[in-house]
Amino acid sequence: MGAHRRAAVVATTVKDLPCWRLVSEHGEALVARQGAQVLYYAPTGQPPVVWLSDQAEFRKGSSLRGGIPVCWPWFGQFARNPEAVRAMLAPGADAPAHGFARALDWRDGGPRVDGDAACLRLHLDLPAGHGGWHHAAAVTLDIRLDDTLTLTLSTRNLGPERLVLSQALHTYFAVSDARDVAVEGLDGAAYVDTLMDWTPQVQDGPLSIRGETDRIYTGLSAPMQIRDPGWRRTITIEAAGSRSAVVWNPWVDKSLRLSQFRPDSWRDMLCIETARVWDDVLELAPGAAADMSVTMRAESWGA
Ligand SMILES: O=P(O)(O)OC[C@H]1O[C@@H](O)[C@H](O)[C@@H](O)[C@@H]1O
Repeated sequence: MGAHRRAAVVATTVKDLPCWRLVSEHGEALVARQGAQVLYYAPTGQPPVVWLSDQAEFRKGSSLRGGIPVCWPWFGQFARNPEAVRAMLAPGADAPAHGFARALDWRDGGPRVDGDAACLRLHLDLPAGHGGWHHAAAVTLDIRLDDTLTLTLSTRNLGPERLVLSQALHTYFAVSDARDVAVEGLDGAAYVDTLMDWTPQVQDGPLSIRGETDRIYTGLSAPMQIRDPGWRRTITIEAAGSRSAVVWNPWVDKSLRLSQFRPDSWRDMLCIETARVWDDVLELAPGAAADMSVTMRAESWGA
């Protein structure tokens, strides 16, 4: 039984990708060096909290479908970013969706056990930027597994000019059925509906998934919750250093166009992405650094 399992971080390889398995008495997580992507997280005795597609391809150079891709230094379609973010990239340069960090190998900054927590730090060193993004920056992702899973993404501007970027910890949450869950903590929040021509809207009550959903919520300050009656549990999502979040479910038609995704996998997942996007992009003066973090905690409702 995992009840008194000592915390540990174990290096492993899954198909083409070097990974680490984080274990503790509270749960288990799998993290890939590529993209510093958390691939999976399950608390002891519970269904997964972080979902990974069973079609995920452990291939070098492309992000896996599921887990927690790190979107950096821009989120989503580059052309949809504010002008100040777009100005960071040379005209005509390759601009992959969700930025380049999710497909690069990060440097191992040391696995560590801290009491009952299993911890891993990964670095992305960009002394001269990457591709057409000519900016020096140091990026760190700290992953801590104890009775919660916490990710902290830190960016330091090492260059002589102001840095402006958008970013997200793009968490695919596992749910019993996306149609049955309620997302709480958004009531009254402003959002942009990217499927309704990016028009501004205001959330009324909890969010239920009733079709393809792709929204950017802004001005957030309270934790969000996924209430899941099928698995009789609540996942609490607490963000810091972020006031925006993206909620995404591809539903039926878009699922058919997604890579590494079964046609009906939209029922099994719901992305709630801790972000700095839209009117919440990150601006860093030369030498400055900023953290954005997310903590996820799953609580069963009991018998
Ligand atoms: O397929 P990708 O590049 O991983 O993106 C998945 C989704 O990521 C979400 O964050 C976006 O809001 C969606 O529009 C997008 O489809």
